[in-house]
Amino acid sequence: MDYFAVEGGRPLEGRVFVHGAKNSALPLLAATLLADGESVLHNCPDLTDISAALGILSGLGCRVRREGATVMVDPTCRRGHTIPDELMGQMRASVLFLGSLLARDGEAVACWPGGCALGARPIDLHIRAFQALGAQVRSWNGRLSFYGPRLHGRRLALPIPSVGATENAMLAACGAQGITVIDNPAREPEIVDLQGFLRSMGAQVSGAGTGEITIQGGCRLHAGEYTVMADRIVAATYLCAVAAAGGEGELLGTQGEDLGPVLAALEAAGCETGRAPNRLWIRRRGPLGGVGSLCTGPYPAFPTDAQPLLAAALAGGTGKSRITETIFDRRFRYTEGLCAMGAAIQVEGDTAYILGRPLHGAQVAATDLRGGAALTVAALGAQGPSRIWGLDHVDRGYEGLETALAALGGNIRRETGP
Ligand SMILES: CC(=O)N[C@H]1[C@@H](OP(=O)(O)OP(=O)(O)OC[C@H]2O[C@@H](n3ccc(=O)[nH]c3=O)[C@H](O)[C@@H]2O)O[C@H](CO)[C@@H](O)[C@@H]1O
Ligand SMILES: C=C(OP(=O)(O)O)C(=O)O
Repeated sequence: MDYFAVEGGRPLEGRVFVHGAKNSALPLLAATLLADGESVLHNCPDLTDISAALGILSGLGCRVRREGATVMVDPTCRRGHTIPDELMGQMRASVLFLGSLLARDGEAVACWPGGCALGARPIDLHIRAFQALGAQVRSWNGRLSFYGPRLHGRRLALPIPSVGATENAMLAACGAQGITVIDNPAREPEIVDLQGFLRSMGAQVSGAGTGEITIQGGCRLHAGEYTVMADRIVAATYLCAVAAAGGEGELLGTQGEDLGPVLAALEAAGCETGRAPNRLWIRRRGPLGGVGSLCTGPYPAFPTDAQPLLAAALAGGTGKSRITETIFDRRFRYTEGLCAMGAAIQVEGDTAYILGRPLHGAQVAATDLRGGAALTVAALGAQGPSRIWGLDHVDRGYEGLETALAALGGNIRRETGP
């Protein structure tokens, strides 16, 4: 089993490239099923979640190739519409292949999706969207089957702006005759990326990033070519690492246009940040303070995925912070690991009260993706050696996190232990 060996407590200085976004690449890979011909995705990160997505596509008979950060998918010879349980259970975004299969073949079968254990993660809104477009749903023995050979467009209102349900509704609507309008969709930048890729395939989609998305479905889609956006949560991870350890870091491949609330919080805590085209930097020379009160929420509010990262930096600072998590009901599990490093964090319901104080190194284990990254961020700011276990979680969403943090000046290595 691998772990990160981190020797923390000294300032960072360095420069790092921010790879493509997992949460954009995954829906885009699902969308490749809609094309006639080979689609090309640039800046596609090499992550275990992406391998699982490519495994789903290969299992469905698609021709899949990778050349560096470019992935090509040709679904011409695809066959079947069942997603293997093992791949379905590996990640949350496997659910997105259902929307594409339904649009393309009018049929899809799978078990329930996996993903980070952040609390209840139902897919009722996905199912309701498919039903509204005319699909029949059957559930038996932990499996779900969808049948909708003649989907038809209509107006759908999401009670909450679910990212995955919005993406699935967009994908399924591409195969539905007529116009689908999604009211109250998620407005995350990854939704705008999905719209961009679908348009490159000839789909008529508009409104992503606003309160209403319109899809004119039923047209044949050709192969598309698109560059996946930079990963804003990976960028937030690097920024928080510098905030935790102090020093100065430069991020390339992004200018943080999607990171407003994260940058604002880091500045409130005493960091300086700056942007230039395709470049973002952060500097912390003095102590890291607190942020007062902060609340996660759907975009454009503070992203839940960056919540553990910011908390990890603040825990080793000198100020008081109160962070309320509004998206997932069990997203503070990582705080146990921070407390093992000496953090003073009290979790009461949906709120974590953080009293910043110096942290010390410890042996800790990741319980989920961002939780694992958060422990690594804290370890860089903590005095002495740490070991972070549970890297299978981290590898789902970071391409060589240890290499990137070492490029930023961190003393971190991946080692193999018993
Ligand atoms: C692969 C991917 O892109 N994952 C991201 C996506 O997850 P995901 O798409 O799962 O997140 P959602 O936006 O759907 O979930 C938001 C909230 O809606 C609830 N809900 C969702 C669907 C549903 O059918 N019923 C329901 O009640 C969830 O339990 C949660 O409380 O958006 C989350 C919120 O920004 C991020 O943390 C995840 O990193
Ligand atoms: C929660 C996350 O991923 P997933 O939805 O795939 O579990 C994440 O990217 O932080």
